[in-house]
Amino acid sequence: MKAAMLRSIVKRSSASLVRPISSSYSVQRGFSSESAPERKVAVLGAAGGIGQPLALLMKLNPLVSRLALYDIAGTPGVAADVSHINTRSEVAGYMGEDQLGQALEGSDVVIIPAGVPRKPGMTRDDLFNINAGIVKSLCTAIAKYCPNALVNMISNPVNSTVPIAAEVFKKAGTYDEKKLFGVTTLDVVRAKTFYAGKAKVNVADVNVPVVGGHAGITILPLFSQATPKANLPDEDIKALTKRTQDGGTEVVEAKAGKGSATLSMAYAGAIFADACLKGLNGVPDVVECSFVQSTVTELPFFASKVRLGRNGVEEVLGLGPLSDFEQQGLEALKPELKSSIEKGIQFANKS
Ligand SMILES: NC(=O)C1=CN([C@@H]2O[C@H](COP(=O)(O)OP(=O)(O)OC[C@H]3O[C@@H](n4cnc5c(N)ncnc54)[C@H](O)[C@@H]3O)[C@@H](O)[C@H]2O)C=CC1
Ligand SMILES: O=C([O-])CC(=O)C(=O)O
Repeated sequence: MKAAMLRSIVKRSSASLVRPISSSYSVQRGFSSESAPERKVAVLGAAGGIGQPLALLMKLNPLVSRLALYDIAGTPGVAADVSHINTRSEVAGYMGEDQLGQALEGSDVVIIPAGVPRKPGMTRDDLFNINAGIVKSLCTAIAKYCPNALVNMISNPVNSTVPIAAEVFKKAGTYDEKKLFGVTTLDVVRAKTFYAGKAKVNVADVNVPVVGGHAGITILPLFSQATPKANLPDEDIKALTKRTQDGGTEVVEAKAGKGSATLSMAYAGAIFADACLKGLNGVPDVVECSFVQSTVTELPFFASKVRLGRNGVEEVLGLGPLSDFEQQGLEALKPELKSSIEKGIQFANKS
């Protein structure tokens, strides 16, 4: 696919949630925009199924000036490949733990898609035993080498890996709740796609908040707030909700043992990182859903709409009016989400 085409795809789809840039470093100026601030983005797990297409999409983002691609193996090839693309950022590959510090140093945004994916029959929580340790060690390095970076956590189970990251940062004395994000953008991407299909509206015009967490019933799309309004019957809303909640499993089953969503996740990760960069650069009204430290419910972490700014989270937005069906979904998800959060906190503090 031509770079220009991909660029326009990223630009168009983020436009529905994020106000188009009109400031001096507008993306309209393209890659050589010299007035855009210098921004370093690091991808940890960059040689993986998500990491590779995400590296490509971040290379196409004109807000990035340096792109650091880190993995335990395979990054020299990915970095060499991506570096030939004639866009703004300089690309460097880093491989193995002794190069992790260099990869992280000076980063404004760190995106973490490191860890194992699901196979059919597994839940995201089944990944905990392996991924919790990976996330813990990567976050320990982040606390040391780039404590001010915004962290975009993709590794599953997000409902636990975000609390793990928070505990690691607290222990290191670097925790800033405004800078830690669980990436739930793929749930929003799916909700928009499925809603547009059912409501027969233009997908580019659709907005749907998705709140809660990122696993099964903890994923709660708020179709009552979807725009454009479509007045779908209750059974359609139920089916759309279930499909959004099971979206990850749908892909895991279709891939039949070859992993989980990678391409749609890379797209979603690129949208969310772009929103973080826009916020850092002072673009107003950048709003995305994300799993963050929250007081929206009694749970310490919760996904909802978040306004992004120069320091990361500027404001965690409330849930807005919920339908009875959504209110029931909200109450039903709390015990599972609570226990996943506690599992993460306990892990980080015991080891
Ligand atoms: N938040 C979300 O919506 C989604 C999250 N995911 C999660 O993202 C994670 C990655 O998925 P895939 O890319 O498909 O897996 P993958 O197995 O294709 O790639 C993972 C990469 O992480 C690397 N890695 C392992 N340990 C590492 C370490 N200590 N430091 C740096 N890199 C390390 C591996 O070498 C590999 O290249 C999984 O946990 C998956 O469940 C997947 C889709 C959506
Ligand atoms: O389902 C999985 O394991 C990967 C994931 O989080 C998603 O696709 O939403």
